[in-house]
Amino acid sequence: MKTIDASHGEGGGQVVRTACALAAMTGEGVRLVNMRAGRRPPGLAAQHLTAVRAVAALCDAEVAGLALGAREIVFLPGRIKPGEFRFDVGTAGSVTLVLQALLPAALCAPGPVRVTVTGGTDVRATPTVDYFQRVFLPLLARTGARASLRIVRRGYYPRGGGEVELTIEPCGRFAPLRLEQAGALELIEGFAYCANLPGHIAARMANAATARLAGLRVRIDTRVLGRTEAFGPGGAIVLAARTAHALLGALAVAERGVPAERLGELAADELRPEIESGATLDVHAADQLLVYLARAAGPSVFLARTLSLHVQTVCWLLEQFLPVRFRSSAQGALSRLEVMPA
Ligand SMILES: Nc1ncnc2c1ncn2[C@@H]1O[C@H](COP(=O)(O)OP(=O)(O)OP(=O)(O)O)[C@@H](O)[C@H]1O
Repeated sequence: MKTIDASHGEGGGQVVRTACALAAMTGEGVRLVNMRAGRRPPGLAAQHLTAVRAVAALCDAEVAGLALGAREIVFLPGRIKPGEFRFDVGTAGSVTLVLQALLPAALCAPGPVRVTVTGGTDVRATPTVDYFQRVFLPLLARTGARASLRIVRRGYYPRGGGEVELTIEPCGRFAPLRLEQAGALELIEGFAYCANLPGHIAARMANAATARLAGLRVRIDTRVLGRTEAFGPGGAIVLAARTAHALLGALAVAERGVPAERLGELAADELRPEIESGATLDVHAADQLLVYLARAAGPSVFLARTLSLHVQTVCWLLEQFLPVRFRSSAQGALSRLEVMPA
């Protein structure tokens, strides 16, 4: 069993989620110490606890020390099994981060997995469900992984209560991604949504994003998503830029006191430098895809505006579990990362 100092690098929840996913995938037990040591409050919050429980249920793991606020756990995985699972974060903690923990292992199950997660669907500083569905999953599909997300109900702070259902097909080995250049910009799509707020909020977000990106001289196709049942007021906008070879995402989540127009502009201002830099993965997709690329059938490569601390930390963690090497270099103003599984 290995011991991982979960305060290394970025030192947040992602180290915990990824370490449990890797333990499940490799069958090797892990002791995680100093979990979220630098966060206030430190230790596991509801979202992290649910994520660990979800991976544990999927692989029949024994987990010692698992509790709210825990700073140390021991995770002893069993076999990954297919089937239907249901988890409830219990707060507005992000459902997609629970899926982030579960999905790498679920794709290694010997049969289909269907998982229902209840919690927050559009949470700041996390992938919103629309980013997950329209940016992350399509990128993951390029590795041959097949998973589809159904948004049953949206849920917002403080109650959460949103529900999503992820269906995952078994996947042999992941295909590598060779994202050497973005190529010409072809289309920008936008998806705006709001719940239990005046309907014009979503339209204003979408219109402001469109106006902000007009100078790029490309077709911009933004739309307001149909309303589903939702707990609490909230909303978000996701933008997805398609180039010949890349798909780049950006988002903004509604916040009390921030005008709808400003949210559309914030998302546009996130997306624009991704497009103009020539990146082939946006800064967030980069850290989210690494675990799959590290297990791919050959070397992968991508260009990112910057290798975030999340990326650097996940690379370090992957090296603790897998026979994989990483090589980073500068390509103009971009960072190029090669992922080389043994
Ligand atoms: N704007 C965004 N768009 C897409 N993904 C995002 C965005 N912001 C953050 N993420 C993703 O959300 C994840 C956040 O992980 P992180 O460990 O920081 O969160 P956490 O579990 O809430 O932990 P902590 O509270 O300890 O920081 C990362 O995978 C990151 O790429």
